[in-house]
Amino acid sequence: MSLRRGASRVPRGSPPSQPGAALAACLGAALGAGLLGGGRLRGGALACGRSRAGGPSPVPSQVRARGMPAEPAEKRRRFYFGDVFKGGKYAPLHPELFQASAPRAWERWLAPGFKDVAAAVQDGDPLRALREEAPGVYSFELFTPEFCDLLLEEVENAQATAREHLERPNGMNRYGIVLNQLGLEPLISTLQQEHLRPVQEALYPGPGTSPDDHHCFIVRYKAGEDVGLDMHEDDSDVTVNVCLGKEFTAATLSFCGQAQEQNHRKFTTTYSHKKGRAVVHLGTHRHGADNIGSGERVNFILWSTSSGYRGSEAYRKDRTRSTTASEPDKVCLSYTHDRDYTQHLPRPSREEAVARGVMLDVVEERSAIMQRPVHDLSRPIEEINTVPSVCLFLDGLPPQRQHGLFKELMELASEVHAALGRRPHDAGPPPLLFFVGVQATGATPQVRRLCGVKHSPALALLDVDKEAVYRLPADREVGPEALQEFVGDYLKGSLRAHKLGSEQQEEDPAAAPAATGDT
Ligand SMILES: O=C(O)CCC(=O)C(=O)O
Ligand SMILES: [Fe+2]
Repeated sequence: MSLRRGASRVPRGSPPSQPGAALAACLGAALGAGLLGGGRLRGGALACGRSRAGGPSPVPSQVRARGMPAEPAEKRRRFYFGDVFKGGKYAPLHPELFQASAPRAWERWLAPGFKDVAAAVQDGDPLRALREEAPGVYSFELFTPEFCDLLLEEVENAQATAREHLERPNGMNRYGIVLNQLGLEPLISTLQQEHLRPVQEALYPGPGTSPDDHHCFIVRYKAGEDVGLDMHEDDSDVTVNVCLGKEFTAATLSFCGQAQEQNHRKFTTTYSHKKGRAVVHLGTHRHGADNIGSGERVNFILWSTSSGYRGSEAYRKDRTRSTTASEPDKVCLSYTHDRDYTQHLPRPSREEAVARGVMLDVVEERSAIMQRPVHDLSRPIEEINTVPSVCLFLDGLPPQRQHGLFKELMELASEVHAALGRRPHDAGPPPLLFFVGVQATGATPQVRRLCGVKHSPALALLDVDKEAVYRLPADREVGPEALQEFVGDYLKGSLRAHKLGSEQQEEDPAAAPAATGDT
């Protein structure tokens, strides 16, 4: 039985603690390196890096309040990089690509097979003309070989003559360009609205419905540059990926499951790219590019987004990555995104990682968080759901008392990790985690409820996987000896387990009540 039922899990998306709260600031400053800001919660999925490499993400359009001063339409786009062609900084090789916003312009460039797809979609029977590669992954002919060559030539011309104006497409791929930035946004918008929209609406109601923005770019793989792409999900609602050429071996695309499903790290299929053929999938579908054998592969990628879907509850749910107890398939592991990667596969060298688009800043930040002996309970790391966790509740106590107990916990945690053989650069979580709650905010009240403790200070050990909680009796004073003994007894197996969520009974009527805010 899976023990990770929704109700008993600690949400990763819990709100952060109140900024500027005096105690948090004071403890954070006193005890170094941002402990209290450290329980990083990445909202939902970690998507394949957004737009400008290393730069800030554009503000999603739905975040902009109504009534703000009107902006030019293009600036309201989610992914806006400017337009090098319109800015007079690019002389096109094939000007027809830049004048192609009329609906009929695409007719000569769409593969004959796409007519069958459009007809099947219109008949309400899309699967008649599509190939289902795996659940949720479909392929179909989209571009003629002539269009693939035309676009390839334009991209190569742009890279040769306007390189300095063009940015990398996302935080992972280093060698492509953003077609919208080059000046092809009108061409792509027509393709999206006139031709692809009915297909994605038929295949993916919800995420595929009413696409109203896009990020369209080129990716390129060859020896000495990017050779493949680490497993990831896209910051799109629907992705259309078309191979433009050139000659290459291997360089396949492997798919696993949907981020929000328990099986998201189970392999489903490997797709072999074919020039002009599109493979289409949801942004939440975990996928990665397998290393190229020889030659060069260039692909056209269209990330469509729908502000209606992004504003919905379904979007938030779909973007919450599921944790799973089942053994992952190795091909589905992501060095960028999976904390447990090195428990299953050897750590790649820096060069290997870079050549597969690994976001090393993400990996380093995660590893730094893991090095902290004690984590913030108001913003817990997601491992609180999978690793037994000592939780010390200090909310409502005077700052001096909090300081003292927190320091004791830090010392104990460091000692325990050293005794358990944890080395400074181990990437995975230690076998026992330590958390402190200094304010009744964020996830702290929920963890209190799971632990069944109401007083402060209180000490408990939560094991979500086993649906168990261990508690220091409420009449026992929390101090250095109690901390040591409690953790020691747990490690010896001599503590009595209670059911997760059960309340601590009658042990200490005199215990001080904790600060409230936990209802
Ligand atoms: O190389 C490919 O075919 C996939 C690229 C990709 O997944 C991406 O750029 O997000
Ligand atoms: Fe992708």
